[in-house]
Amino acid sequence: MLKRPKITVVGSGGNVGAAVVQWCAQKELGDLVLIDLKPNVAQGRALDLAQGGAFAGFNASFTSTDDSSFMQDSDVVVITAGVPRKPGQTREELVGINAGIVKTVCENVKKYAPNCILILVSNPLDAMLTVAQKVTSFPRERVIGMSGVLDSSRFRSNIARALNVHIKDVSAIVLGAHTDKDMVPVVSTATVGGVPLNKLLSAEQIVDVVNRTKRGGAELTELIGTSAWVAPGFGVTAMVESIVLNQGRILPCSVELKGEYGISEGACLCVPVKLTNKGAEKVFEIDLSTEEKAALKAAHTAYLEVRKIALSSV
Ligand SMILES: NC(=O)c1ccc[n+]([C@@H]2O[C@H](COP(=O)([O-])OP(=O)(O)OC[C@H]3O[C@@H](n4cnc5c(N)ncnc54)[C@H](O)[C@@H]3O)[C@@H](O)[C@H]2O)c1
Repeated sequence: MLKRPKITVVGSGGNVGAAVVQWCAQKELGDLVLIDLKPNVAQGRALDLAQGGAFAGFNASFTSTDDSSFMQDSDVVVITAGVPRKPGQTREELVGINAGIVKTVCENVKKYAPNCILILVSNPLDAMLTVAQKVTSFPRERVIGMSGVLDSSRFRSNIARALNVHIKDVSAIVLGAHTDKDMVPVVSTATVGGVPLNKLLSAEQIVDVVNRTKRGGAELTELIGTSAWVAPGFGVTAMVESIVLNQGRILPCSVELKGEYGISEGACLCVPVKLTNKGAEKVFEIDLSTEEKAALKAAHTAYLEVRKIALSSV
């Protein structure tokens, strides 16, 4: 008999986890397991969502618990467990506390779902990926970070707003580190309806769009008082969908680099990858401008600093 994909979200009592569960349920991507230290909250999120199914038109199956063994044999595990940043905080400042949380969760992933594809969301994202790899020993294809999907979505949205055009026609990606300072919005390949971005916006306008993108998460945190969850939830769901439906979408995701872009040392940064039911099946190297190459190098240096702290805390 054909089996529905089993998708576990650890941290699903929280904002991002609940958003992931919501969009995955709406798309009927599989059977959903909600795990959180606060099982009542996860249960409440599941109940609330199940009660919306009648009008939203989905009939998803939920299990909510604080018992990690319920992730047994999951096809995909999403980790959103961890503290979010507060206004004025950087993602990097969360490293000490979230490294410990990610380590604990990954020990359970290794024990109960050793063949799953793991999607990391907790921040600081790229360093958390390294912690997850170290704990699980999964190959790079199966440890993937959600960063570039969200940052690229923000980049596309800012371009669409600056030009007053439909976001669907905007093609633009963000690579590098998932930090305000070291993400790399790639201007050289950005187009709108096939027209290069630099034919549509002035140099000053492009700088403005790039800076707004880099500060996208911080801007939202200042406005809401905690980090965003709607767009992150959409981003994770796009990745889960591409994996469980074997869509083969090429999306910017954080993965371990093995010499691509001249970066080795097991560094995890965001690059374009093909997402299939094997996980990050292929990593693509694209041509970058001189400035973008330098920015990617700086992202690597910044990542190494945070990784050092992350690994020393686990
Ligand atoms: N990668 C990205 O683009 C991106 C975007 C947004 C948020 N984030 C990050 O995602 C994480 C979650 O953000 P949020 O807004 O949902 O936070 P939140 O506080 O709303 O939710 C976090 C949840 O994790 C749970 N939790 C903590 N430790 C756990 C453990 N050991 N096992 C199971 N559950 C545990 C908490 O009980 C809580 O319900 C944060 O680290 C945040 O910085 C990343």
